[in-house]
Amino acid sequence: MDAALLVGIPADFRYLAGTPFHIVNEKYVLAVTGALGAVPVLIPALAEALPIDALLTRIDGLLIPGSPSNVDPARYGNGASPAGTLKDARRDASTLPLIRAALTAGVPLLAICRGVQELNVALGGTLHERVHEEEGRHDHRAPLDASIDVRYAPSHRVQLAPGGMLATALGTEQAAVNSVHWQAIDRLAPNLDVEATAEDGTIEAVRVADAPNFAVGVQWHPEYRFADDAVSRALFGAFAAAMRARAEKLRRAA
Ligand SMILES: N[C@@H](CCC(=O)NCCCC(=O)O)C(=O)O
Repeated sequence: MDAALLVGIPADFRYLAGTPFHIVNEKYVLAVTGALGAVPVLIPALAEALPIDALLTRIDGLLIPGSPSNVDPARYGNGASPAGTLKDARRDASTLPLIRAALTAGVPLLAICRGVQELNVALGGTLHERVHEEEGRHDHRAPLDASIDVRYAPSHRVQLAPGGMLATALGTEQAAVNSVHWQAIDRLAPNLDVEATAEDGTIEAVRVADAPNFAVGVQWHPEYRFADDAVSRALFGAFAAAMRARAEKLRRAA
């Protein structure tokens, strides 16, 4: 009987009514339990105090979730965000070193939306802060005044890189995906390979080329209604298989 996999989910740091909280959107928790069959372990945004090495020896994988907040542009050399932009310095200071350490340790990693943006920045890339204002780019935001089912409904197609890891794992070279983001990858980090693009050229999925294990980021939200979507199920299936294989290898070596 396989021991249950433990999957770390880094939290946002947020003040609610003036009180500090570490929070995770429930759909990521439900995807870890329902799509991965794993135990979610919420990782507080402790920044420099986060015991990264101790954590990585105890989890089988890392799911970096989305968030309405944005990576601080100072993290990739851009100027200050416009006033009122929601940022989360505690999350940035937690996830960026955590991502780099997880990749070095070979802990399987799936990064979603803000997570793929953090993956790119952690490895030396940059972001478009308002991709819908870039020449030739579409609007990748979701209608704010709509129901969650409308906001997370498939809204555009992506072309998966022919022969790429995702196209192979997902068994297709095209997919219809949802889109809930203002920002997107601008300059791709040196050792990231593009695994999917939108019709307007926006990078929609990447893989860490030299990672010793599964290390994928997607700009869309496979966690939303994953049970209804074959591509989401296949993506989570590939992530879970990588975690199980690594856990078994570590068990045999113990
Ligand atoms: N704020 C960034 C990242 C977008 C993102 O993660 N959206 C998801 C919102 C909430 C959720 O579903 O977790 C951007 O706008 O690009």
